[in-house]
Amino acid sequence: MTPALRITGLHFAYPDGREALRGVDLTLAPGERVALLGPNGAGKTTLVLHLNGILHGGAGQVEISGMPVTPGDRKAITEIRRRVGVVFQDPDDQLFMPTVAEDVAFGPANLGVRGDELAARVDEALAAVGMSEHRDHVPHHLSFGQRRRVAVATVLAMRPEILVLDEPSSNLDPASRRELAEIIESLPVTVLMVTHDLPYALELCPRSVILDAGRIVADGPTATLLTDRELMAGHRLELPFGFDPASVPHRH
Ligand SMILES: Nc1ncnc2c1ncn2[C@@H]1O[C@H](COP(=O)(O)OP(=O)(O)OP(=O)(O)O)[C@@H](O)[C@H]1O
Repeated sequence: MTPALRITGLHFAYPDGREALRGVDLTLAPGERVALLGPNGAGKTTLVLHLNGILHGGAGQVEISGMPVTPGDRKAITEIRRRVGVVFQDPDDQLFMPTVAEDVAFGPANLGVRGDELAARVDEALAAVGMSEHRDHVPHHLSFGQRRRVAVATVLAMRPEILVLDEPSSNLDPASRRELAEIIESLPVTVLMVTHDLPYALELCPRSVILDAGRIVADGPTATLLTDRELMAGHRLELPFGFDPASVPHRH
């Protein structure tokens, strides 16, 4: 089966010479949910920005469902950006229209989707995140948790093949955090979740990858990695005080 994501030999240095990625290989099967873990400065954001061609120019290759990310080719990049939906940490970076429904329609409308098809996509995406009754509301009047859900819907309306979630649980209260977990769990897409919230990774992602200093240093079952004390300490990863990995309900 063609992998949803295949990264081979990815290297990248910023213009100031800082090497942020130093040979990353990563393959995700369709439908997998994988957490991308690692300390501050590990290269997680740099990696994510390569998935839809925002960053490029180093060595190596990224393929989304068999299609290479070729930054010079505008048509290819448009298709790649449809296939890879990135939900950034701050929902306010993604919401800028007068109503929730218009924000959700924006992406597919930009791709030329119109009429009933567009309306169906908006309905479907809002239903998927439990925000249908807020469709005519002003995004900036919603709570933070609701805005994050709408940000997820704006990406789902593009019918992506991979959903990339950057710190999805940050700034959410416990109920909103749990509700978002239920939503993520219900989505029939490949998910790559960047997070410092290790219990969330354990709850949602059967597999985790640890990135440190631009290299993947571990890749395996989340429960196995999080209970390997030496591995965790060696890469500045810490479970919350008193947290027992065995106590987490696994949504997989
Ligand atoms: N625009 C930039 N110019 C130069 N160096 C950068 C730039 N952005 C990031 N870096 C450097 O690249 C390395 C990787 O940063 P990156 O933001 O990808 O890490 P991260 O794992 O996402 O960290 P965090 O958990 O703090 O979000 C770091 O050393 C960082 O200082």
